[in-house]
Order: sequence, then structure tokens, then C-alpha cells
Amino acid sequence: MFRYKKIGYVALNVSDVEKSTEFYDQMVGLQHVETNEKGISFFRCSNDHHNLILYPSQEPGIKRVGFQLENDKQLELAYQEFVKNGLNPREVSQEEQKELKQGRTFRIVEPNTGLELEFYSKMMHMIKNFVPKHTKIQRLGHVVLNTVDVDSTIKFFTEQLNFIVSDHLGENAWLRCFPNPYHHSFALIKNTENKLHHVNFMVEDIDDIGIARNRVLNSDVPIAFGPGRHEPSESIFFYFLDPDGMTMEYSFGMEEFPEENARDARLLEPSPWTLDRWGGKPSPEFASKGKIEEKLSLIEK
Ligand SMILES: CC(C)c1ccc(C(=O)O)c(O)c1O
Ligand SMILES: [Fe+2]
Repeated sequence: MFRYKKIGYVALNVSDVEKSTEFYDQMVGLQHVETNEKGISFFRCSNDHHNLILYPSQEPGIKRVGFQLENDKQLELAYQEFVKNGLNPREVSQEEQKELKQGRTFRIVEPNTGLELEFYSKMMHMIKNFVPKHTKIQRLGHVVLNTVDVDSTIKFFTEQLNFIVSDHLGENAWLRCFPNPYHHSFALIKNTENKLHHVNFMVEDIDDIGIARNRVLNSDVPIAFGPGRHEPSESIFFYFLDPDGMTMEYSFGMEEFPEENARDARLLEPSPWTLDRWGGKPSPEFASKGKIEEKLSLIEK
């Protein structure tokens, strides 16, 4: 099976790119790289050209998630595997690759949720390091989806995409993209609707969490959950809402897995205390918004 480097970027549809650009730059603390002539806005928290893209849209939500493979050889292996399994990978045009500052890129549609997933190995490496404005963001951490058919979605990620389950909690699962060490770069939570649950950025220390809470409290940005501590990955978390009501998370600290002899996935107790060891409760708006952009699945289920 093919090998990942990491979750590379998330693309969101937003109703007002200018407003959201200010939010992700000033409130989240990502570096705004450029807004192009089509009104597409790029941000980074690393030397990658982008770790977040905002697309103008009437319907806010999630557009796609991009995964970086270890190298060109692994990318080709993934392509061959997808073709063999009838997943119909679609190569991204040269023109769009240029717009994205990426090398060879292809996409498939996850058949259970309709989310478009992208695979690439090369993205423009920016000369100047990411300089934190206020929050020492280390990386795009994970994306979580709500899914109606959670069993089939987990099966797809593990059997077709080479993800490994790090933990189960009831029917839900936290998954890592092998051999990336972090506890999860994707998670799947059962719901009555397929939609975005949240996007996570990992931060360097606990002060980033405490300072963020005060920054958000002193603004008109709604807090959605936390600060608290998650049982599965042991991270300290803080969630707040973006201008379209989509949930963003900062987290500090996360269990890491070795490539070989990693522990087996646990069956964690489905209890509110598992989600927050400190006993907090999410607001009703937590993880409530984030339509998945509809893409026709070409995969036979
Ligand atoms: C409440 C959500 C689904 C959640 C639960 C646990 C973790 C973790 O262990 O890191 C998360 O990151 C979450 O977002
Ligand atoms: Fe999370």
C-alpha cells in the first residue's frame, strides 16, 4: 500500500471571502499568502504554499481535503491502487495544478459522504518560514466529518485509503494516515447527516490555548467547546466558530504512533467524559455547520 506524508490542506467554501480572509488571518493566525483573480484565498501555517484554501460560494462548507503522499513513487502507487479498485481517480488539469502551485495531483470522491479527496506529492515550498502572529500553529492537524454510514466510511478509509484506526468510541473512529505518526488526521463521527464536523490546527504549547480563549472572549467570535482535554488523543482543545459558523479547533499535545509495533486501537467508553476529561459541554452550535460540496461519486458501492 502507498505511504502518506501528511494531511496537506483543507479547502472550504465561504460566503464572504474577504470577511473570512480577515478571520483566518487575524483571529486564527494563519498567514495569508494570496487571493487570486478568481477570489480564491490561500493561507499557510508551514513552508507549504497553502494549508487552507477559501473558495467563494453561495453555500458555505467543505470543498475537499488534500493529502500529501511521501514522494512521486508513492503517488503513482496510490493512483494505480485507485484504478485497480475502480475508484476512478481524476487527474487535475495542468492549469489548476499551476493555480494550486502543486505538482501532479488527482482526486477521487469518497463514496459514502461525497467528499472530494485529493492526492499530491509536491507543493511549492515557500522560502520564508511561517511566522506566528499570536498563536504558534504547528500544522493543519485534522479534519473530522459527520457521516451517516459510519461503518462503510471507516471501511473505505482503512481498506482503500490505507488509514489505520487509532481509537474507536462507539461507532466513531479516529484515524491516522499511515505512516504519519499523529493519532488522527481524520475522524468519522456518526450522524443523521453527512457534513463537516470541524477543522483542527495543532499548536505548540498550552499558552496558545489559554491566550486564544481570551482573544476569542474579547471578540464577537462564538466559543463552541472548551478549553478541555480529549481522552482519545490526550490533547488539550479549544473550539470556536468561523464567520459561516463552521467549527475550528486548536489543540495542544497529541499521542504519536511508531510505524512498527504500534498499539492496537482501543474501544473507548462512549461517555461525555471521553470527549472532555474536564467535564465541559459543547454549545448547540458546535460542529453544526459545514455542507459537503456535492460531487458525483463515480465509484460503484
Ligand atoms: C469532540 C471531537 C469529536 C473530538 C474528540 C476527540 C479528539 C481528540 O482526541 O483529539 C478530537 O480532536 C475531537 O475533535
Ligand atoms: Fe478535533
